[in-house]
Formats: sequence, structure tokens, C-alpha cells
Amino acid sequence: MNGTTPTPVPTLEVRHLRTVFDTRAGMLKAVDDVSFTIGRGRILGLVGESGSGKSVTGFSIMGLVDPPGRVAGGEILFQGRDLTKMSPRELRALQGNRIAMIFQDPMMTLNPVLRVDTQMTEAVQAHARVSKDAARERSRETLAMMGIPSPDERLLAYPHQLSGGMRQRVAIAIAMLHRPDLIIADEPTTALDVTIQAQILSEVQKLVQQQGTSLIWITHDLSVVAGLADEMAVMYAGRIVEQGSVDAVLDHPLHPYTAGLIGSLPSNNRRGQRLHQIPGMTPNLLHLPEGCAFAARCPRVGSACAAQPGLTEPLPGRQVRCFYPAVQGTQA
Ligand SMILES: Nc1ncnc2c1ncn2[C@@H]1O[C@H](COP(=O)(O)OP(=O)(O)OP(=O)(O)O)[C@@H](O)[C@H]1O
Repeated sequence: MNGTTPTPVPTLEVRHLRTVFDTRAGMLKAVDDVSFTIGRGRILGLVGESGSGKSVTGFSIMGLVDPPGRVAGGEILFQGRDLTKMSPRELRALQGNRIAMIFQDPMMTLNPVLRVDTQMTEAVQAHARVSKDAARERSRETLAMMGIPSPDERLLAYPHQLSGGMRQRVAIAIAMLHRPDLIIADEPTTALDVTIQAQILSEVQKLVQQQGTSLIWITHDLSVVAGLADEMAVMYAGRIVEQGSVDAVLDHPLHPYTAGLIGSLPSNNRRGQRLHQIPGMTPNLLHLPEGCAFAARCPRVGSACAAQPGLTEPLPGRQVRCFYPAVQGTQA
């Protein structure tokens, strides 16, 4: 090695992100000290129970947090440039172009009163100076890339004439129109049946590999992350409690919360046995305990947990926020 090869700038580097909502009952810390990095063409699964801060993390990156919410701290570096310091105009130029978002409800993207071709050609022309015919051709190609049969017919349809799965495919195709560098997908397949979900996941996976797109896939479903992502980050009460490569985390979870999530997957429960669930409730983000937010539900709780655990790296490439991680020799 000559030491001159520059390290590639990651597509996205989120550093110590804090997003809060100023509510009447007080300041709610929806995202607290969240950091992660995504390289080009990599897929990060962001998992956690409802209310853990996954969507707010995605919205923060997209610049879509509205009052009473606000990004209260940290940096969001997209290809090295801090999105939190950009003007609304600069952000708009990136959104829908270099960075795109896919929502759980495709109708957040689709306009019910316009045909698919009108919406797609307008979306192309919003960021690229091309003729209507070229925009239509790009739309047709992108629908075909998403595995959509008879794309010419779909282009003539209105959203209500498409099935739920097809509508979501079209919404994903719109996100892919400009071959973005980063896509944030917020549970887009959760409402679909498992077969359609599996098809869409495999199409998205193929597409991001071909294009070198980086993808954040937000989900509460560990099995989706297992099949799709390269890396995963587990959120609990607004914080990342564990992150690492999907294989390493699923094979050997360090945090008791991750272990609990894995234990509650149907495939890990014996037939005839009741589904294992993590006992207790997620804490109220307005009244978080001083110490570890998971302590009240934790099978491994100890005296240290009265304080807030920091993020440590007990194994290479593995980060965990726990005083008693399940590393051999230190397990309580
Ligand atoms: N507009 C808002 N005003 C006040 N609190 C909000 C607002 N939006 C989100 N929150 C709070 O922020 C926290 C994180 O919410 P978020 O939607 O990110 O969770 P999530 O992990 O994506 O869950 P889900 O899967 O249910 O969407 C929650 O406690 C939620 O109530």
C-alpha cells in the first residue's frame, strides 16, 4: 500500500443527530444522539418497535420535520455536505433527485387525479431538462426495471386502477426516476401481502445493486432486514442500541433488546408454544428514566444500568449501548 488512495466519502454520515418535538407536555426527544454511516450501494435496515424514532430519523434526513418538531443537533452529511446547514432551495434541489423517499402509503407520492404517465413525466422534468417524449421513455424504462409488466398500459392508468402492490411499485419507480444516490424507504411493503412484499424487496435489491444506490430501509420486521440489508441499526426509545452487519447481529446479538426481538420472530418459536414477546412496554419519551431506557424490561439488568450507557465497540464493527453486552466472558 502506498497510502495515497483516498478513502471514498460515504453516501451518508449521520453524526449525533437529535430531533425533538416541543409539545405542551414538554420536550419529546424522538431521536437522541443517533449516528450511522452508509457507503455507496449499501443497504441499512433501521429496525425497532413502533415509536422508537425510525420515521423521525428518516424525515430528519429528508428535511421533512415540521414544527413543533426540529432537528436540535448533530450533522447529516450527504456526500460530505451537511444537509442541516443547507438552504431550503439547496435541499429542494437534492430531494426527489439525489435523495428520494418512499412512504408506507404510496398515495403520499401519487396524485389520485393524474394518470401515471403525467405524474412520472412531470417528476422527470422537474429535475432534468428533457423533452416530454424522453421523459416518458425514462418513465417506461423505470417501470420495466421495477418488474412492472406491460409498462405502457400502466402509464395510462390512474392510481385507483392499480392494485396496492402495483401502486407501491409505481411509487418506488418514481423515487428511482433520477437514479438517486440515496433512498429512504419507510415501511413501504408493510401493508402488502408477503408474496408481493418478497417480490418488491427482490426488485429493489436488484435495482440498488445495479445503480449503486444507498438505501435505508425502515421497518419493524426483522425478517425483512435479514433478507434485504447489509447492515442494521436497532433503535429503542430514540437511540440506536446496537448496530453492525446483519449477519453478525442476527447470529450473535449483543444487546438484550436485539436478542428479545430475534427471540420473538415466529421462526424462533417452537410450534405449539406461545409466541415469545419482550415483556413490558416501551417507555414514554416525555418521561425517560435517567439510566438505560430498556432497564425495566431487561433480563440482564444490573446495578450499572441506573446510569445512561454510552455506545461502545466491544467487537470490531459492532456497536452496542449496554453495560452488559453479550460478549463472551462479560455476559451477566
Ligand atoms: N408531530 C409530532 N408531534 C409530537 N410527537 C411526535 C410527532 N411525530 C412523531 N412524534 C413522536 O416521535 C416518536 C418517534 O416517532 P416515529 O414515528 O419516528 O417512530 P417509529 O419508530 O417510526 O414508529 P412507527 O413504526 O409507529 O412509525 C414517537 O414517540 C412519536 O409519538
